[in-house]
Amino acid sequence: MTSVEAEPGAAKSLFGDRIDIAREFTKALAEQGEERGLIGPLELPRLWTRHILNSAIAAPLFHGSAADIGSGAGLPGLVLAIARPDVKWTLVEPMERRVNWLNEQVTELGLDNVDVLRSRAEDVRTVEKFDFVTARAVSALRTLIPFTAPLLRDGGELALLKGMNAPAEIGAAAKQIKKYRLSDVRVEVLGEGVLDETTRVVRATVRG
Ligand SMILES: C[S@@+](CC[C@H](N)C(=O)[O-])C[C@H]1O[C@@H](n2cnc3c(N)ncnc32)[C@H](O)[C@@H]1O
Repeated sequence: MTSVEAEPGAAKSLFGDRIDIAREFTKALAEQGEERGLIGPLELPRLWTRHILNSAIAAPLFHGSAADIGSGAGLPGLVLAIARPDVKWTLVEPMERRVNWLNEQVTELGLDNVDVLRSRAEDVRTVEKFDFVTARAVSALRTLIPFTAPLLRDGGELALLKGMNAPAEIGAAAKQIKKYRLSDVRVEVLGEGVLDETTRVVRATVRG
């Protein structure tokens, strides 16, 4: 069973006075996630440390409006929306049962800074483009860029949560980086000295 008491210092600094909301979300996901096909059984013991805290560590990167593409169980988007109530979040997810889960959680947790959009990223048509787009465990960078970069305003930023092979993914995406006018492409390691496991974020800015 997952422990929402692990790494208490880091958790408190990431969520502040919203830590109880983060714990409530984690408990709901731990209780229902496997049955509803949201999270694999092997992930349950490390739900808090590997999934919740490793999503929340990116919270300081965002401001204004942000979209999470392929939000699934709410990682990282719902966790970031808990940690950053001052940011307007749009969670984009095509699968109905995952969208139902996300909508339920938004209501249960009383989050008023989240819209859930049932859509594939490439079909999203919003009036206003986003300041930030994030995604986690959706696809390799070279396939992710073509459906995330067009959702950004000029000067907007990608902040994509990636694994250890982030530098190699950047190398393999050279064509897409050029085509979608991404600049300042870099990998940032978050959580060093704070979390047991660090998080890698590929960041880039879109120039019109
Ligand atoms: C492996 S899951 C990852 C979910 C979550 N981001 C996480 O880290 O646990 C990939 C998610 O991306 C969604 N997805 C796949 N293709 C997509 C697309 N074209 N646009 C938006 N979401 C997509 C899937 O429905 C699924 O929920």
